[in-house]
Amino acid sequence: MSQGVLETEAAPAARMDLLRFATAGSVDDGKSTLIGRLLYDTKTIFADQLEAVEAASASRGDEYTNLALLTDGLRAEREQGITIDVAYRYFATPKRKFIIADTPGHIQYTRNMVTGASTADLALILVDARKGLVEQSRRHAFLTSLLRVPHLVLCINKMDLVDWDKAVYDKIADEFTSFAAKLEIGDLTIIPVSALNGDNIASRSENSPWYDGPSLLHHLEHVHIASDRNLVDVRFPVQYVIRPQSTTVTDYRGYAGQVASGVLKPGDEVMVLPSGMTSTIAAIDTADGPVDEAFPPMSVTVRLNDEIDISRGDMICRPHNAPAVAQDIEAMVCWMDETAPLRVGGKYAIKHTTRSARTVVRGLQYRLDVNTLHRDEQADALQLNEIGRVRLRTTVPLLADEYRRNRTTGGFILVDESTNRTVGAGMIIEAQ
Ligand SMILES: Nc1nc2c(ncn2[C@@H]2O[C@H](COP(=O)(O)OP(=O)(O)OP(=O)(O)O)[C@@H](O)[C@H]2O)c(=O)[nH]1
Repeated sequence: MSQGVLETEAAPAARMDLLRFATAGSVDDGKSTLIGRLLYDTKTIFADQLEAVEAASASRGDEYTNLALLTDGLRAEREQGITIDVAYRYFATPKRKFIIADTPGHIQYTRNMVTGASTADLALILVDARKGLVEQSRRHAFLTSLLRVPHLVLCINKMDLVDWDKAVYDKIADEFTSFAAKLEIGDLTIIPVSALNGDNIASRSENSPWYDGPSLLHHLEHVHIASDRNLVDVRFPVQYVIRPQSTTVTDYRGYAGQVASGVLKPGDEVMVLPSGMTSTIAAIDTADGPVDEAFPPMSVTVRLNDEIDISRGDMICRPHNAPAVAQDIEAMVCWMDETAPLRVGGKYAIKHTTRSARTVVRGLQYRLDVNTLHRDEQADALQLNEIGRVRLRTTVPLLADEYRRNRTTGGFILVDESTNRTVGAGMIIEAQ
């Protein structure tokens, strides 16, 4: 990494104040209660909502204010009239803003977790201390690693029901740590909590003197995410071309989009794909005026010093650091369609950054059992929620990176052209 890159890293870090996290747990592990507790302890819920929850808890004969009712109530509100796979909730503390991707429903579909976690900085997996790790905990951990979520937190919940027994915590923590070691999980934190009573949620609890780690909220506030962003590889997928208008006096021509990775500055030499033409950046404009640099996830308009033919779906990068221009794609695909499975020979629309193309499934190398990690090489289809390694051929080249290096330019979705439904989510392993 060059000195220049190190210098530019400081700027994004200073402005980074948003953490996206996804929650996962099996039924009744206490996910709703935990989210309700976070909202309550950070004073995100309004007095009238709290009164309604208190009244509802009392009428159910609950001994405590049932914070799960709050989460479920918000969920119901959002679900009205539409099928929603993932509900997003917001809260903030003086340190950071948070977006929680909460996957509702009693069955934790892989599809939902893939949707919720694909853009997450952190995944929070819950287990019930009495039950320990279950099949779903392993599946959630695997998906976290597949989706390259940089940080993972395991909350061992309901510690009050096992008398805050350190031995129970240690056993689950050891088991999970050795399972996680087989996966590529960058950063793992394990926290004993009682979501119901608020222990180790917003502050450290006296009930766990043997635990010397952070409370959940403290960890969420301080976990270091600035360096998770790829600031090395410049990738700017062009979303709109702003052309000179005959009705205006200026001949402004710019390329609008969101920076996927890397840092762009006026004066930088750039290359445009797929044409391979080069130019230099004349200026970078934003809604608030010109800026000296642009980095993810900024939305900007880039102007170049040369007139080059650029269209939506093209990519601005650096001459010596370019993505593959590829029509043959190897990828892990999670199938999300309940009506028909993925099969070899199937044709779909593919959406990759700002580029759309059509694709055919050339091969299915194996289907992966997400619980055992076993590879079934005899499989000839992927059903709903199944994951497999797939070979695709696209009609036009994609400007693609490996997902492990770049979650934006390495990810794609498959769309059924007749219904326009998203039927699959993919993570590129190799593009050529
Ligand atoms: N004793 C104790 N009970 C808890 C704790 N956390 C949750 N519970 C209880 O466990 C039950 C399930 O909690 P929920 O929050 O509804 O579980 P969930 O995982 O969100 O379930 P769904 O989202 O509906 O699938 C409720 O009765 C909670 O009150 C805890 O830390 N201690």
